[in-house]
Amino acid sequence: MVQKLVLASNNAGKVREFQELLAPFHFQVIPQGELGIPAVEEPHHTFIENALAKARHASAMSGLPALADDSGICAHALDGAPGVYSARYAGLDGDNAANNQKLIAALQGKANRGAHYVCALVMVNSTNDPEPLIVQARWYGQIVDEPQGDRGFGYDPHFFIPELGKTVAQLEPAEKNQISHRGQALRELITQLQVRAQYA
Ligand SMILES: O=P(O)(O)OP(=O)(O)OP(=O)(O)OC[C@H]1O[C@@H](n2cnc3c(O)ncnc32)[C@H](O)[C@@H]1O
Ligand SMILES: [Mg+2]
Repeated sequence: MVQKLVLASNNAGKVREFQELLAPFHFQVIPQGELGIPAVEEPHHTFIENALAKARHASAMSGLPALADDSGICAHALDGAPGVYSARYAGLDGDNAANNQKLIAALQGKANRGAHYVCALVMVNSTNDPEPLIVQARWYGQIVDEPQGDRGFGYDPHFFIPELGKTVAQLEPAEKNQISHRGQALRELITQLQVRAQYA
């Protein structure tokens, strides 16, 4: 049976990646924008809490199960900034060019270029689901001054994976999904769903 699932995100890059990642599974993925569901406030200081707020909101508005992603990039020389504020680091929510520019400026003169992407995923069956599925995963790399590549989204042109010798924006979509913070988190979530289904 195909299960309807609202995707509680308005980020086109995320929506594309989830559609690719969820394609092998039995979900009819409905981005919340298609249902006219607006973005919700993200007032919390942890990725998990923001993801839970997004998932609950989308489920409340749609009456359907919902999946939410709260993610970001954490620079180690900046004590984890921009972190949970990655989307609005430069002020305006979703201004990728300004966010990237601010991150590169903040790292000038810093020797430690280590960073990680983090992705928190929350799936709820209903807005008051007492047992949401919750996972969090990380992807480690380096922040480079010069942008390279035109795939992916957000901070990808500046996020370099030493093992691959490429930025994430230079990876094929399938290659990114196989190793990314989002890909890792989603596979863990699917495993939890499969275990639950086994005992249903
Ligand atoms: O809240 P929604 O509607 O899902 O969309 P958003 O873009 O606001 O998403 P977040 O609040 O989770 O903020 C995530 C930020 O981190 C960036 N980010 C997250 N995952 C990324 C990835 O895989 N590649 C590049 N940037 C990423 C993204 O561009 C945003 O600036
Ligand atoms: Mg957001």
